Amino acid sequence: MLSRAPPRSCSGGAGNVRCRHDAPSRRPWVPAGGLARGGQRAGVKLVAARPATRTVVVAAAAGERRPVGPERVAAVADGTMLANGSAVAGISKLVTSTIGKSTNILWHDCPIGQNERQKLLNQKGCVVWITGLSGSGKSTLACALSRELHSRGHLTYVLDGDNLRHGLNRDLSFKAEDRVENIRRVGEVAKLFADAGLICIASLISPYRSDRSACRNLLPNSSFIEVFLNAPLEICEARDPKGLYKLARAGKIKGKNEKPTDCRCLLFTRKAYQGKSPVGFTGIDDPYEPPSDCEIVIQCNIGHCPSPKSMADQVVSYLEANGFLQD
Ligand SMILES: Nc1ncnc2c1ncn2[C@@H]1O[C@H](COP(=O)(O)OS(=O)(=O)O)[C@@H](OP(=O)(O)O)[C@H]1O
Ligand SMILES: Nc1ncnc2c1ncn2[C@@H]1O[C@H](COP(=O)(O)OP(=O)(O)O)[C@@H](O)[C@H]1O
Repeated sequence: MLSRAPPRSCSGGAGNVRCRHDAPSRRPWVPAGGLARGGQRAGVKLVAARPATRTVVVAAAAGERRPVGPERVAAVADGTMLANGSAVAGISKLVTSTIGKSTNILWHDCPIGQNERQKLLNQKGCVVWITGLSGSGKSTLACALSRELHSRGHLTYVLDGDNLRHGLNRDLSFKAEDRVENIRRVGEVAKLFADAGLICIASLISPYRSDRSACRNLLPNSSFIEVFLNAPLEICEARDPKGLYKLARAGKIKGKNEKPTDCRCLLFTRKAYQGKSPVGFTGIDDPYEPPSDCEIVIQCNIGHCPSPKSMADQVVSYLEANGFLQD
């Protein structure tokens, strides 16, 4: 199967997407057979390479919020680009890419893809990304939503920040750069689950807008559904189910990078304490940037907070209305 340029080789937001590759560009990049697959790819165009820098603009999708995905573009070694994964006659050598620290890597494709899996599951793969302060009810909503969808015959999987820090992200602390990496990894995992056809429910504080936006940009338009659990700090702090707000107010989280005061609560690895960046507690002495344009806001006020079931119903209604609960 022909190698295709994977999305991680690309950078840039809506519009042009730049990809690097190792092969010299001797010929102009040309679209072959158009980019449309079943007419769905209209608006995507290939544009010329810049051989001098070997930086190649792969594709531009008008009006899209994310980089153009690998399914749309295939590259061959002499600098000819073609679409739909089909090769130009006589050109057989494949381009390898450098992605991050990986050199000489190719994208391998399988005949059973997201469409086939979605048909099997009778749903559309997507990511429901729940963001909010600690104690706002993210995990509660994630579980209620998962239960509700499961009872309707839909396959879901919950990625919970706390839980992932027990395994995949156990090497990360709560200093800013580790939170960024935490969200990046979960975004990538969520993308895989959505590609698998599942309704992936990610529940993390995810305090920085730019990180959530980067996760959104990993997914096709509209299949990243950001849910802001807008519970004010007063409510979260009053709940304080893990006693972390109390610790934070007592100054026992910030500046305790070197020596943990309470390892049972803080889930920090010993290594993380050797980091230089300060660790604060979100909402107290670490920032939380609320979404400005998310799909769903669940409002929780003092004296009135919707029940977990009604929060879940709000999300289910959105999924239903937007066609995610059928293929
Ligand atoms: N310093 C600090 N700041 C915020 N949260 C902290 C901290 N230390 C530990 N915890 C606990 O870790 C849970 C948040 O993990 P996340 O992976 O969702 O955080 S983040 O998105 O990387 O900011 C969070 O869980 P939830 O309460 O479920 O949100 C906390 O219980
Ligand atoms: N809608 C709700 N109404 C009342 N209490 C809630 C609601 N959602 C969550 N809670 C309670 O708030 C606390 C924090 O909820 P949790 O789901 O653990 O939040 P988070 O995952 O955001 O830290 C828990 O004790 C939970 O029972």
